Amino acid sequence: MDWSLFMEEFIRGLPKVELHLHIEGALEPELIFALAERNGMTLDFPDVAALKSAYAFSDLQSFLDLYYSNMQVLLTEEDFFDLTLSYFARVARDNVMHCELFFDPQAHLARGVPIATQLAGIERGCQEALRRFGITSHVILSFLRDMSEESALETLEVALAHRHRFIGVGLDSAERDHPPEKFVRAFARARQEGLRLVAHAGEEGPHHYISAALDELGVERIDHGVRCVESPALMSLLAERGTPLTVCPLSNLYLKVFGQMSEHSLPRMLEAGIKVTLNSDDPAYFGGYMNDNFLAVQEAFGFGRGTWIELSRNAIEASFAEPTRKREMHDALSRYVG
Ligand SMILES: Nc1ncnc2[nH]cnc12
Ligand SMILES: [Zn+2]
Repeated sequence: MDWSLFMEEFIRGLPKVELHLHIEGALEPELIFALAERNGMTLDFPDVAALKSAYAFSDLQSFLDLYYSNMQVLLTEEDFFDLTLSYFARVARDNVMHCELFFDPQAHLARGVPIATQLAGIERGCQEALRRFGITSHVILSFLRDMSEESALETLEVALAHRHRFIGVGLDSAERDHPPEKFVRAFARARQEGLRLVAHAGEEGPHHYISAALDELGVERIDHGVRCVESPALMSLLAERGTPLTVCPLSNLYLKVFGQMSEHSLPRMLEAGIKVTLNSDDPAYFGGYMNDNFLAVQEAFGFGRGTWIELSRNAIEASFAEPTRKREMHDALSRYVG
């Protein structure tokens, strides 16, 4: 068989772990219309095709505007359940074994949807995914960095009534001019509660936001982090500490962080020995799910089996999965690669 076809089959079948997925970013246009109809809402777009034609982004903010607008159809526990299960049903086909998904509680609280409703629907979707597909998961509560730290702290206090339903906190939304330092108290409070800590940094924002997320917030993983290549000292530090980066290649392309996939910093980060993982971010908006991301990378860089095995191991190790689940995933990977 042709080498590139062989590699494509190999990559499609790899057991996968997704560590950077906004569940609201898995809201497909068809589901937006179905939920709007169920909830008696009228959308700004006449049909799916018209909505899809608006999916052309110039930067992070232009995407976020549509993303927050579309998620207004999420009102009931059932809506969050349907969204969550639709994501898992889709990635079961990509051989995803484990996922750690973000949700943006402040965006839903703003239109009166209680955190209890959001979490109940997401949790039920996760449980059903385990039952139907054997996919394990954890939920990460993400603070919106373009809102105040007071709002993040209030949201966390409300969410702590459901402490057992999420494993950690993250930081997302518009990065420019919203440095990690703004959230020192919110992350300290989360740490006090034994929550795991991650943050988006160095996506659109400067590389020193990555250092600040590590030093000021004490995060364990950096989401994106692709601009670390602008600082050789930071790259060495990330490699030395073994800090995982959850990189989202198609997202970076769609939000114009890189002009073309061939310009992506992924090979430079791997070369530097950084623990990179590959993920989809907002798959309904950025041209696809896990396998689409993996194959777009392969088309640009033509990696060999060794690099794919390294990326897969990194994701298992960087996950917050229980040790026994990590062992199962390592075993599945070992059986697959032979
Ligand atoms: N790529 C991204 N960056 C920051 N915030 C987000 N929220 C959803 N997707 C995001
Ligand atoms: Zn993200």
